[in-house]
Amino acid sequence: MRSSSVCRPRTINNHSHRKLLASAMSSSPNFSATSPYSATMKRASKPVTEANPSTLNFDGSKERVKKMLDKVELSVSSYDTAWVAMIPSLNSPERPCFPHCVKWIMDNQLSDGSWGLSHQHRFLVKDKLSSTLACILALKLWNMGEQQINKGLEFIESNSASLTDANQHTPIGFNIIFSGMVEYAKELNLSLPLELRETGVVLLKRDLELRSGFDGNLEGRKAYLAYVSEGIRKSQNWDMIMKYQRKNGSLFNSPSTTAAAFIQLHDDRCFHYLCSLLDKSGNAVPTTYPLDDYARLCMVDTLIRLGIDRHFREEIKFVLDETYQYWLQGEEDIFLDVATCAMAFRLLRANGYDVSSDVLSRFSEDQFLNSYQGYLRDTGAALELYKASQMLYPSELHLEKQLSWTSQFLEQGILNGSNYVGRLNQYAITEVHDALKFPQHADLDRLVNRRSIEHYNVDNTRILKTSFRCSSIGNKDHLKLAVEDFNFVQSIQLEELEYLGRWVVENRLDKLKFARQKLAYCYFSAAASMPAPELSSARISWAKNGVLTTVVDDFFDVGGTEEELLNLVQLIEKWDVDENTVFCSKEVEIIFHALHSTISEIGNKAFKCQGRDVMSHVADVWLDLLKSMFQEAQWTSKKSVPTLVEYMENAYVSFALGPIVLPALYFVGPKLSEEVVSSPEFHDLFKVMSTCGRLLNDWRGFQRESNEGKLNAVSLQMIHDSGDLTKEQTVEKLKGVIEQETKKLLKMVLQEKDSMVPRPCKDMFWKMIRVLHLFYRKDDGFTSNEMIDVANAVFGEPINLDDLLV
Ligand SMILES: C=C1CC[C@@H]2C(C)(C)CCC[C@@]2(C)[C@@H]1CC/C(C)=C/COP(=O)(O)OP(=O)(O)O
Repeated sequence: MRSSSVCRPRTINNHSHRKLLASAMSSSPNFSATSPYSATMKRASKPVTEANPSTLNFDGSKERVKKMLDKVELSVSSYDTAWVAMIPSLNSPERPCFPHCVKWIMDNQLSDGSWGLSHQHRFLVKDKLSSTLACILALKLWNMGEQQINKGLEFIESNSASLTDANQHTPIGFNIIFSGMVEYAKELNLSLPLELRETGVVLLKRDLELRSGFDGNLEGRKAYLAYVSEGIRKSQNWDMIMKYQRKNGSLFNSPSTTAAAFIQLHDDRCFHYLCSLLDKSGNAVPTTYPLDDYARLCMVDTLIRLGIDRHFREEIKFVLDETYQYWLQGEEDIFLDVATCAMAFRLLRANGYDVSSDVLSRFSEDQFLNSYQGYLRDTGAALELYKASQMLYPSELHLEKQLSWTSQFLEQGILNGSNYVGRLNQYAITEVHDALKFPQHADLDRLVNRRSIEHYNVDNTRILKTSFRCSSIGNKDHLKLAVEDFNFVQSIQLEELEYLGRWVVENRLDKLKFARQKLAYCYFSAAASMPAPELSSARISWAKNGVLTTVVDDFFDVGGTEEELLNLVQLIEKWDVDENTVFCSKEVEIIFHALHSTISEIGNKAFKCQGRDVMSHVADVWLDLLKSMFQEAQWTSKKSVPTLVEYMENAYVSFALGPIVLPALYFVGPKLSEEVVSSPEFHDLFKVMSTCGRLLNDWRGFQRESNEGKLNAVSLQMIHDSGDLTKEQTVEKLKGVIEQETKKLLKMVLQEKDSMVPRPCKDMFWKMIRVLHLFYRKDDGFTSNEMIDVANAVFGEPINLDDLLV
């Protein structure tokens, strides 16, 4: 595979990154444009280069990734192949049933005498010992490969210290299985070069494990002991373990358990599973099969998290369509595995498939703890449940409970050292940290992308009873594509930010001394939420309107007199102005011109994509905002106190999300008819989103606004409750409403039934909710400078692939 260089931003070096962000944050932007209006106005209003994603040179990675989605490739397992090789022929039990597996073992010993994955992790020596011993047993059983056996025994001898090394990763069931194999070796008259002390430790641990109680986890322990049956051998209750047989004939999709069961019971369906597996995989088997559903869902999830899913839309749709079919058919491979089931639920629900969360009610805390995964205290499974439970709709109480117990379980796991079944710990712990720190409703796509890229584990080794690799999980191609794409998108976004800086200056918005200069935040919220290059116009519209609403908000809050405010409202209402128009101040003139030109520009651009005139809608959205702000200013100046209901009816509009979100919807792709835009559904989406934003702002701004004598939902709620509740209780009450509204919006966005607003447009409402939760996470992040570091993840240094591969 040729390595390709990191795609650097086209125009801006690292130093300029910092300068650009700093100037966009500062109160007097230091952008390149000079004089306001006239000539330069034309340059600024020229849209930035529309990006063409196909100019990226992905160096064949894209094709390889597509293939991986189509075909899941699993590494072969010497350990499992050895157990299959140990099956005697039914007709002549002195010969192997699958001689080609024995031959495979003979041919696949590694140069150091061991069997197992090549290039293995240094903490997986126990795993190597286990695979090597299993292969030696298979050869000894059929009296073959004396030379290989001796070399294998040498490997065991020189690595036996690892058996007692606490730093070594312990494969699932290792103590039971290894001890069982040591006993089997004795029966085969094979003397193992192991010190008594070393085998003693393993045997002791095995005995403790077998004798220990089930600690309230009877079902989980039973399943675990059934899974490691090959290590229990004669003491196993073989008939009992057949209750775990799956429709495909296997036990736990595990070739080794299935082989061990077949040796004892000669069950036809076990035989059929093994034969059909060998038909597909040749002379050796993987350690778990099939893994397609899980692996493909993992890959879809990874592509989304890395921010490269837009290059694989068709393939992802195919995987999700198929998963949905399996979901409807009750497919075992989805429903019997907690992680697969939770991930399928999350990805299907997120992508508009109608899936009921009832399925997850099987994984209540009690049930989980009494399951196989619970017995192993499997962090990975709990993490998937935790992520799935964040997709909750209002009144899905079991998901709410699930969210609460899984987060506690994961936090405890971090404190006590998690057991991330199947994964090597250091990578997994970061994933749990990230998931707990960044709940999905307060996280933005681009932040997820950067974090996922920086924490991406290219080593795709996983471990069950033995280690394995899966081509679709943990892959350099994914990372390479993601880094190139991230830097490519960043270079486009930095150009857009520069362009917006010029636009601010040319519109003389920097001359309005009363106004907060928040271009970087406004653009950041757009860039981090909708990074796809083709959404440039949506980002620009969102950011410009964000800047303008901030200016107008400050004008109404502190900068303008009543006469000026009224003048501005009337001018926008009148719309057509000429050179004789009288502005009652320089400020009104600047604001009016900026609004007029921006609304006109957006209207003209939108006409091209929508094929109809939407200018008046955009102007109306602005007028609604101005009127609501005027109303608030009136309440303040007249010192009148509206009821909470009156306040909220106005305040959701005055929170200013109308001009930011609604015009941008015209640029995300689908046609939005007049009928859709004036539908109750459209209005509800806006109202729920804005109510949430308003309450978040009022909660976080309560102290400041009280000091300024401004009305606020918190103070009005306290008045409304006749002083029965303290400030803290009132805030708790409002937080409850915010949570509820957030869930409500998620449901409205995801549910396709009875919905006429196209999904890409509904997504924009959800994107804004995530921005709001992020900005108001600790305090009023929009007013404070707390968010600079967060913005840096998007606009700061590009990512260097080489740094990630060291
Ligand atoms: C309108 C705003 C500009 C865009 C901004 C982003 C960047 C999306 C981040 C979240 C906040 C926000 C939506 C921001 C909201 C600030 C704003 C003008 C609130 C209006 O309500 P008001 O009570 O007047 O607030 P304040 O007194 O100005 O704090």
